[in-house]
Amino acid sequence: MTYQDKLFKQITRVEDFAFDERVAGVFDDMVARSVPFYNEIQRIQADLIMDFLPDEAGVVCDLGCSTGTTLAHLTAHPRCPSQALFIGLDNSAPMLAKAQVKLAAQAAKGQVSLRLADLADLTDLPPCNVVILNWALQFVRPIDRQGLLNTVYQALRPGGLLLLSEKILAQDPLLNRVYIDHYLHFKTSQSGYSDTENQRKREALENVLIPYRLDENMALLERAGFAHRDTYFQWFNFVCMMAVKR
Ligand SMILES: Nc1ncnc2c1ncn2[C@@H]1O[C@H](C[S@+](CC[C@H]([NH3+])C(=O)[O-])CC(=O)[O-])[C@@H](O)[C@H]1O
Ligand SMILES: O=C(O)C(=O)Cc1ccccc1
Repeated sequence: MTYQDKLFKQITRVEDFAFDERVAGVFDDMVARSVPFYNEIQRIQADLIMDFLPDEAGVVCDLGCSTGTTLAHLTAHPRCPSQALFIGLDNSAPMLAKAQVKLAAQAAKGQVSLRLADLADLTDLPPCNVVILNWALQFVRPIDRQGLLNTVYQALRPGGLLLLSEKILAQDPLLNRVYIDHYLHFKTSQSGYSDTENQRKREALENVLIPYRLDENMALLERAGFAHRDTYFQWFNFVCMMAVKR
């Protein structure tokens, strides 16, 4: 098997992980090999999102859109309304450059727009029907997370959907170790990463990816105002949550 993501094979000095040119160049391979059931979750979400889009101009905002994979799934969905608009936000120019290539046709016809923005001080989300935060809130400084979710809540129309997918800490310290061990086993046995690569990436992510517990994420959603909140997918320390605005 030839893998694109060899970043942590090659480096010798571990630095803080960043979504830079090097990462953007291998990201689609990296994320599919590093997030368990990544592709399955994309499919589940696309079906779910279509239930929350009106036939006329619905709006979907993907926060931390990376290289546009989720937006590509949505615009290709057989039930995607022709008038729906898709907005991708990310603070990494290299990642958005990849998204621009991937979504060039959709952008050309005005279906997709991509915007460089920092989720940590996002104040101007347009009114929308769906907001997606897939594996992105965990990279936002904890002090800024409630403000972001409050902004999301205010932007959502009544009946609007938020999909929040996060790596989490287990409530129980012993089970947290079990989750981490199974995740590392997943990365070596299923994804072809070596123990050295996993250790180096873990060090690089240490101050960058800050996971909350599930109850802490749910409390953020409750404080933001979401009356309807639940999980719809979990694999050890990877959880998908949904919340609907009344
Ligand atoms: N403060 C910030 N402001 C804006 N963007 C940010 C910030 N911090 C991180 N990002 C962006 O959030 C994304 C996180 S990746 C999301 C995967 C995608 N959702 C997917 O479903 O394929 C998840 C992962 O790599 O595990 C990257 O594109 C960062 O540039
Ligand atoms: O948590 C980890 O160890 C990961 O590898 C998650 C991840 C996936 C893709 C980019 C950055 C972190």
